[in-house]
Amino acid sequence: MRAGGLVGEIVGHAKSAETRAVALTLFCDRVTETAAEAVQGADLVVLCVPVGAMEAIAAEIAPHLKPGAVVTDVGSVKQAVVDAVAPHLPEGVHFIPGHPLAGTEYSGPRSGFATLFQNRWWLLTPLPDTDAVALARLRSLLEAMGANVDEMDVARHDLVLAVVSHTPHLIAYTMVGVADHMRRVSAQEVIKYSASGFRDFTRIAASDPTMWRDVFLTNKDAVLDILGRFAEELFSLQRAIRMGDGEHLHAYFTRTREIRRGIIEAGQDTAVPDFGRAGPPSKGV
Ligand SMILES: NC(=O)c1ccc[n+]([C@@H]2O[C@H](COP(=O)([O-])OP(=O)(O)OC[C@H]3O[C@@H](n4cnc5c(N)ncnc54)[C@H](O)[C@@H]3O)[C@@H](O)[C@H]2O)c1
Ligand SMILES: O=C(O)C(=O)C[C@]1(C(=O)O)C=C[C@@H](O)C=C1
Repeated sequence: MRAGGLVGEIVGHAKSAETRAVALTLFCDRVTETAAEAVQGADLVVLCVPVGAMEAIAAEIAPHLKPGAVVTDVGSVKQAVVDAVAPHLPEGVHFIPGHPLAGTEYSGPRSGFATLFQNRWWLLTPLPDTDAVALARLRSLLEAMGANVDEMDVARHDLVLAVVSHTPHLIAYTMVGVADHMRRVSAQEVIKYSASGFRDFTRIAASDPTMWRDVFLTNKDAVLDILGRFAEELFSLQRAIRMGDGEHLHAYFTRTREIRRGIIEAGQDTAVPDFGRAGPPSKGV
């Protein structure tokens, strides 16, 4: 917002004085010691705390919100945030839950950068009574930041994110945990020979423990549903390996490769390598 000159004054609040000091040097015009002070007179309030901290913040800011203000959030789970925040907000304040599908394994004020949201999805999960004008204003601000905005039902969001983000994170955490427990493979070897697949897992598994604890505690049903399905698929592959069923494995991997190719063709992966004019290697590379 700062880089694009999209808003007037940016007022920030964070729990720690150190974070506030850094935010002031990087992107805030002003910081305040309490969240209540930060929201006074604000047209737009963006809640950027772990999902489990949303309720306390909502309760604190509620009496200080300006009538007509828009309150949104960036939490990775939406039903839990709606349940935590909506009951506290006064009549005349517009609550529009949101979730940018952009981020890294790093956290803290130094981890943000101006291009973070460019060409990334930003999902909004408006409620049945969400004001259309407030929604349109928020949408155009996010689009001006370079995001692609889509609207989605709250429950659908939580199920979709359990598939495309939450369960994959749990699997990465688990795989790194497995390597850690493998006494036969020394820690040194794991670090030294980390092939790129495992290296990507370790990056994901370095994500913030508080944030991810809250994601799993609050999107419990959807994650357990997807984990159940994951276990069934895993057992089918385990059985194919045990039985030497190469046909099953080949057919399975052919299907998953088509899914990846579909993602690339739809332009949904910005990290695709540029193979140059020769095009991608055709086979087996
Ligand atoms: N990191 C990502 O990849 C990513 C992407 C999309 C959405 N999100 C969501 O964004 C939110 C913030 O994540 P982040 O990565 O920006 O984390 P962050 O650690 O950079 O920022 C979180 C902030 O919340 C504050 N905080 C923590 N506990 C608090 C409490 N109990 N009361 C008041 N303040 C508290 C911290 O001081 C910190 O300033 C989370 O809800 C997360 O699910 C994160
Ligand atoms: O690349 C990463 O570090 C991320 O995992 C970011 C990621 C994701 O799953 O895509 C993580 C959680 C968020 O809610 C949104 C984005």
